[in-house]
Amino acid sequence: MEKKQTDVRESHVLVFPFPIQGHINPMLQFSKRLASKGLKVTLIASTSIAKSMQTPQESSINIETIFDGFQEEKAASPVEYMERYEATVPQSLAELIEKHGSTPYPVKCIVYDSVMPWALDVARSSGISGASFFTQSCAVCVIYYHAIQGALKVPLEEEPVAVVSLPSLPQLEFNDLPPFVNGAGSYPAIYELVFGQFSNIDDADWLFWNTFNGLEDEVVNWMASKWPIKPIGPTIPSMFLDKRLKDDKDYGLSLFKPNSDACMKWLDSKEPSSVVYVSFGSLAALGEDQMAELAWGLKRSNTYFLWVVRESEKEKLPNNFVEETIEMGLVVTWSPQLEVLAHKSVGCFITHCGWNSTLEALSLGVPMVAMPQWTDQPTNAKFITDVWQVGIRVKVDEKGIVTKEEVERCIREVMEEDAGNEMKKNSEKWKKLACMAVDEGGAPNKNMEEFVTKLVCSSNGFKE
Ligand SMILES: O=c1ccn([C@@H]2O[C@H](COP(=O)(O)OP(=O)(O)O[C@H]3O[C@H](CO)[C@@H](O)[C@H](O)[C@H]3O)[C@@H](O)[C@H]2O)c(=O)[nH]1
Repeated sequence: MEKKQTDVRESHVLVFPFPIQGHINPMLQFSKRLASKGLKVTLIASTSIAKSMQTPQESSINIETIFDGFQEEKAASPVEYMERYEATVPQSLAELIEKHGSTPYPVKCIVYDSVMPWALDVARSSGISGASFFTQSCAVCVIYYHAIQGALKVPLEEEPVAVVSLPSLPQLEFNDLPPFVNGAGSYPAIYELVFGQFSNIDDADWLFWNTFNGLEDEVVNWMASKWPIKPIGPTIPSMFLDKRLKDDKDYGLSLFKPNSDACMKWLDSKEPSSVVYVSFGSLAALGEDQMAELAWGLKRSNTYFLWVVRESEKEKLPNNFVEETIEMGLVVTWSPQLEVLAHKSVGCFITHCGWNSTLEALSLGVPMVAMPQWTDQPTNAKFITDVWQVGIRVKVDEKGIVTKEEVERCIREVMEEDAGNEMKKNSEKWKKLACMAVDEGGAPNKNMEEFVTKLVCSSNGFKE
């Protein structure tokens, strides 16, 4: 027994998320769960985010920063960022692995973000194993896979309304599909990331997925018939679910500074289920027109609202909106989202349907108004409304805008009508399933224990 403990601690794993909040959060949570099993875990950050990074004072994991081609300066475009990032990081990563080779904790495995499949090549050249970590739903990834394989014929025509039937998925209309299946549009760099995820999926030693049993079983089973995928979600801090890790109360590495006290004090002053929480995650940028419609829709709903408008988006708020709604709303630049969703005053979440926000709302039992923007979000919205039945989706007008009347209608439906109560009831079911999933007997725990055992027993972390 004594020997095994020592061995576990000697097994060192690097966890390497792509440097954006929606990828850092799930991989950081995964790191904490691995560390709780005794492994030494180092989370890798990179220089372009180092300045804005708020890190916890104490943590069960180490954080190390590697050079990604940027220090102070910003890239002119996402394409330029990715080019420099991908030209620089492989070497920085190899050097980090080599550095640890001469310590008592040589690295045995790197768990890399699935959008950086080239990290597996670095792992191989360094003689260690590689695990790919998927931060989006299985359903979305299956759709991308079918598009790559040609089973989903693209580009799709919007008119007449196409209904797509793919194995293990519900019927999907044009607007339910991730827009990237129709091409890169104005986001060639992100398109490459999304489709690149499958380039060497057959070669990875492990495939971890942020999903959980019961949520999208058919599609998970379909995936599992092709690859040995390991669901490990939902990656929500333990104190919001199973409460087995006592100090795990928040994600712990934020690229934004939350207005925590202001949010929580304000929520404390409100009645149960009386507040609409509005957030579009860390990347989405609404157009100015859309921002105005959303703002006036919130006002028309006559409901309390807590709205996250990131610093970079604030100038799009209509003039005088904050002053005019001071009695009913609080606008902040970043919130402690988990605490907000867990607060009894919150009765509805207007969300862009990022996968983390979706899993958080499901895990905390909050009904949603789905207002998807891009990438995986339309498909998540389809599942939120039709499969899990925990929300409604806004309708866009002929100009692609969600009007203030529509915003008001959706809020009222969730907050005031029977349909909203039904969604609330359904939400409770998913909340229970999420708790069960992360419990000691759940699949994520077993999958992580299997990973730890194999890692400890092998000299270099390869499956044997
Ligand atoms: O005020 C806020 C707003 C957000 N969050 C957190 O930030 C994360 C945001 O993640 P997510 O909801 O997934 O949104 P994005 O930041 O937009 O994430 C990107 O990455 C996700 C995972 O790949 C994708 O599903 C999204 O579509 C993509 O935009 C969540 O954990 C939130 O709890 C806060 O803590 N405070």
